[in-house]
Amino acid sequence: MITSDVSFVHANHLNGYPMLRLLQRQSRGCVYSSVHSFNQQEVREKLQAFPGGSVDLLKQESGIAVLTINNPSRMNAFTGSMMVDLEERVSQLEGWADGKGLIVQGAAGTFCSGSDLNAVRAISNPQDGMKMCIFMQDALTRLLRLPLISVALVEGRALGGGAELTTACDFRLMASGSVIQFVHKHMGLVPGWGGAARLVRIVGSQDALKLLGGALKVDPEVGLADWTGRWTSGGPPDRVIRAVKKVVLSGRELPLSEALRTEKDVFGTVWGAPANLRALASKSKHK
Ligand SMILES: CCCC(=O)SCCNC(=O)CCNC(=O)[C@H](O)C(C)(C)COP(=O)(O)OP(=O)(O)OC[C@H]1O[C@@H](n2cnc3c(N)ncnc32)[C@H](O)[C@@H]1OP(=O)(O)O
Repeated sequence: MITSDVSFVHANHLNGYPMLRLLQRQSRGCVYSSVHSFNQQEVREKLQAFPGGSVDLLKQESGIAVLTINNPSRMNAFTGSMMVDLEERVSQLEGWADGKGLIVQGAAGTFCSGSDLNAVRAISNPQDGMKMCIFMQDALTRLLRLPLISVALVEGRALGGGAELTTACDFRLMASGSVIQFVHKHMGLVPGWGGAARLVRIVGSQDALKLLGGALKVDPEVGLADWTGRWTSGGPPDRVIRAVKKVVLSGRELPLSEALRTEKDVFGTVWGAPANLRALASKSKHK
């Protein structure tokens, strides 16, 4: 049986893990592996049987990485090998100590048209579908938990799994004329890559019902798309950005008392640290 990864957090807490360490641990490695009988390697091999396209990662010196969904001849649909690529790129980002931001985009002027329907057809039995679903839930949960501030840059269409991918980022920026649409209903499906759970947390259950039940095109008024402000240029050092992400993540995923403890622990890592001391020194009026 598949249960929420939240139960994983609580089970470990009962065993006495400090929360900060737990969140750090949780943001690396497979979300399902220790609790569920999910063999990631076996699924990876199955998915590799559906090749085509790539997911490319460019880590820049600025600390901002760009992740590109690249399969233009199929409107950037996810083939099986691209799902494996995605998981590998997320692992690389988990190990990137100097990062502070991530832009997720599609190649050639469109975002992503979801699962490759050729692969979907070939694995349309429930067992294989569930395995693919767990694999993608794991990869996208870990993407959302990266200690980087992430933005889905949506140009053109983000459909089905492509719409789900946008919810695995902290923010969504939509170019004019672009579309985010959970078209699953038209395919006789519901989201399976964690997109429903994340959507409810972003827009609330009523708007999530409208977007999923009506397969509506996202109206910017609904609050799924955002304007991200100035976080990419200048601003505080990587370490502070990563700390910001950590307190927001704990606020979102942990019960209040545990989130407060995590916030205190993270606060302890930035208080009196070089960036804090530099900022204090620059406030000459308050010496
Ligand atoms: C849990 C995940 C669930 C899912 O993601 S289910 C998949 C949900 N996605 C969809 O249903 C989108 C299916 N595609 C479409 O509706 C249309 O192709 C789309 C994206 C609106 C674009 O329409 P048009 O601009 O008219 O272009 P087109 O249809 O000729 O497409 C250009 C080429 O791209 C291909 N393509 C687009 N989306 C694809 C997909 N998801 N899987 C496989 N191939 C796909 C399409 O077949 C066409 O290829 P070709 O030129 O005929 O060889």
